[in-house]
Amino acid sequence: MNSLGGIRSWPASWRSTTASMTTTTESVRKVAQVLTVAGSDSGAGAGIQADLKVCAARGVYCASVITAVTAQNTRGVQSVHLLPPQFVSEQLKSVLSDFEFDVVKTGMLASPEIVEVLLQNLSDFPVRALVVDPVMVSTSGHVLAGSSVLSIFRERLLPIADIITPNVKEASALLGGVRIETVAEMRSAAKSLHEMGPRVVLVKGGDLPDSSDSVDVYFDGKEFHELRSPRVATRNTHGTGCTLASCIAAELAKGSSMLSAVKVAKRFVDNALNYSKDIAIGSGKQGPFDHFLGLKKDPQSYRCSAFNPDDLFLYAVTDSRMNQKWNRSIVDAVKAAIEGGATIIQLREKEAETRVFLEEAKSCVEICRSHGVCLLINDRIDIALACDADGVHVGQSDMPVDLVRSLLGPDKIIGVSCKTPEQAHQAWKDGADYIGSGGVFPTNTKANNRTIGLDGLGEVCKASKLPVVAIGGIGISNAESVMRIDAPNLKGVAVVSALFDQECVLTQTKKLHKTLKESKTEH
Ligand SMILES: Cc1ncc(COP(=O)(O)OP(=O)(O)O)c(N)n1
Ligand SMILES: Cc1ncsc1CCOP(=O)(O)O
Ligand SMILES: [Mg+2]
Repeated sequence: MNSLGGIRSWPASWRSTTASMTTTTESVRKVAQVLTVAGSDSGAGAGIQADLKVCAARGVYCASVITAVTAQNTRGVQSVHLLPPQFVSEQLKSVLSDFEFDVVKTGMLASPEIVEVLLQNLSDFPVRALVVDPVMVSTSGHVLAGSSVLSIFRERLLPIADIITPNVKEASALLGGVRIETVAEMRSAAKSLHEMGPRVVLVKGGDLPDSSDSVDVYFDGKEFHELRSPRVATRNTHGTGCTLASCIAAELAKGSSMLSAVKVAKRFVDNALNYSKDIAIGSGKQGPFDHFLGLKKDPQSYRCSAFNPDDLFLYAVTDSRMNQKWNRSIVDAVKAAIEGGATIIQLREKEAETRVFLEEAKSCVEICRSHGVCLLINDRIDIALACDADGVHVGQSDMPVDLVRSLLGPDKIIGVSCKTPEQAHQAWKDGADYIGSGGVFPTNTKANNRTIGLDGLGEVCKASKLPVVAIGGIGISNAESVMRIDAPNLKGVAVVSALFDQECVLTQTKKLHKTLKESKTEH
């Protein structure tokens, strides 16, 4: 902050420590921390609730001091209850004396007394940066902080802010009611507000009439930047202001420069608006949006249960060369395998072009989902993410399982190839769901692949807590010998040529399914 030692004086070493959240010698992880001082929105689209969600979505810890409680929904604000300044002060003291905040972000500060206690606490407990969102009127038009706060904002809060983020209405109010209806007027307002002392001014043009773009004007005292993005046509805009300011705070807390924090925050809001433009929450005019866009998918696409190891029973692995040879598409191959009784599918398309593979994978996801059969992608984490597959299968020279897990999240299936007990131990530690072990028998499908035999398969099974599927040279003639090995965690066989290097995939899958069923009842 200007007078309290703001981000301009961050030492370089502090920036990099925070930015990467590195591990210190005592193995203590420094986590970027934001404090939001704002009002509660019972509808959770804006205010404290939005701030907490944004920071969580951006990987930053956020503590909250509540200044007011609003009864609010998508129809508007029904009632506001200000908390006593003394109690706001107690909350501030409580967290400021304990945490090491990188950034304080303010939202609804509805009375001069509340601003006063904030200023007092910031002077008792200096923080590195202050983001001021001068909330005055809710998006539904309700006054959240009236003219009584204007003079303390202008004279004491703005001068210590590192950035202020008024919309055009708030900028106009702070400047005594000047007209702001064009980008040129926004620039001039930004300049006048900058003279009040904040290091940077961002005038948000979301409410500007007659503009197909959403234009925000950034001014740091020297340079102007017009930050433009296409306006998103949606009713779900409630909380955009709080979200933008909190996202700026979160990015600053991680060590970003101011301009890059603002650009990231604007992109975050645009993504969230786009992502949730047609969600329906509440019956009013202005709905909230989904802050966790990166984590969320179509709820229909969530697997409804955890990975079921019995799905490994008849594991069909596609092969582009075989499909070409028999003149069939991957989609037709997958359909036939499912119809024949395959219990899980893996797309192993080593030669496919990315764009073609992605389209085929999307079609296969649809087919598999409609049959309740999981679909995994071989090697290609990017394709799995892009088509929202149920998971991936990786080998020892592919991307490491722990990294795959961090990219795919907790609910995707990850299988890993293991030939040795050591690899099997590691697979468990790294968070794999199952092991593919082989080649059990010699195979022409995978070049230079060491055969481990039934003994090698048995050793991997014994060494692991994970379910195992056998692979390599397995077909109708030898599937029973595989299933006969004494290993309760051996759950099935994975096959390529026995199903797909065949004239009729459906017939061969049915036959193999029957053989496996019989071997199961016999043992
Ligand atoms: C079920 C199953 N098990 C093992 C493999 C082999 O994976 P990997 O070792 O990565 O070799 P490629 O398949 O990528 O050639 C598998 N695909 N599926
Ligand atoms: C991918 C793979 N990994 C180990 S063996 C193998 C190939 C299995 O193919 P097939 O079932 O045709 O022997
Ligand atoms: Mg691989």
